[in-house]
Amino acid sequence: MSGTSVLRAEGVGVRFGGVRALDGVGLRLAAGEVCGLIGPNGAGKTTLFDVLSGIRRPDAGRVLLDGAEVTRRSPVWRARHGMRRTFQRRQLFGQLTVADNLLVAQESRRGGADAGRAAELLRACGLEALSGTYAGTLPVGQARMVELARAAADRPRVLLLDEPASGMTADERERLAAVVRVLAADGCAVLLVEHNVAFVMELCSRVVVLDLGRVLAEGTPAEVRADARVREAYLGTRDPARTAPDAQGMRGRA
Ligand SMILES: Nc1ncnc2c1ncn2[C@@H]1O[C@H](COP(=O)(O)OP(=O)(O)OP(=O)(O)O)[C@@H](O)[C@H]1O
Repeated sequence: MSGTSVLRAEGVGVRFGGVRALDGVGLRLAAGEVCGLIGPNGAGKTTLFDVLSGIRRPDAGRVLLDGAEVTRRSPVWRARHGMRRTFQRRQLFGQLTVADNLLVAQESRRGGADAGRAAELLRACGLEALSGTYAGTLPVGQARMVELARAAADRPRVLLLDEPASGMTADERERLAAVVRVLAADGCAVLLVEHNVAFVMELCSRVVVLDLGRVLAEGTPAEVRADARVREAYLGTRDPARTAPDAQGMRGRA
């Protein structure tokens, strides 16, 4: 890939005592691309997200944003420079309305509130009718959609999404994919951890597979699907294109 990566990790290593959660991991993310990050439970996906977003400082390697090293920069600094992240565990302001969740996010970041952008995102995410609803009362799929809208509220340049489709219905997943495509078409670089492999293969133009803290494979969905090591380590003998397993079905190798 060329040197135009908006986000790059090089030789990233993280240890937890005797466990090598990440070992020499490299990753490049270009503006406007949607890249999937998959792998069995414990592969290191969340740890890599923590390193990329600045929550965890790696023991080895570095992270670059727009070609400049940011390894020691805080999550807040990275957020100010256009990086957003959602978490596996939902993190909404439950006592604020859906619309206020977006406006607060905009105000706390660059540029201040932008009601037009917020309304546009709520519409795209199918949340228009819920804009006055308290976020804490929403079912999981809609709450995840609000998190996406909030993360995208001030036009981030890099979006790290941690299991965004978990708990969503098929219709919600379809809408989620459509919104992610629009954000990418606007130039946002999207990295997506997701256990629903069929969803990843459909949405992403490139997929990185982690296993035991290392990059096991990387390529187009077709290349990754055909990779014998990936099938053995993660996909088992089932063909994800045909079986379209649900999120639960993709967890782990057991
Ligand atoms: N805070 C921690 N302390 C000790 N070990 C940890 C810690 N966080 C992660 N690990 C270990 O590091 C490895 C990678 O974990 P990580 O959560 O990054 O994997 P993952 O791919 O995100 O898994 P999952 O799909 O279950 O979310 C695992 O062996 C895990 O047990």
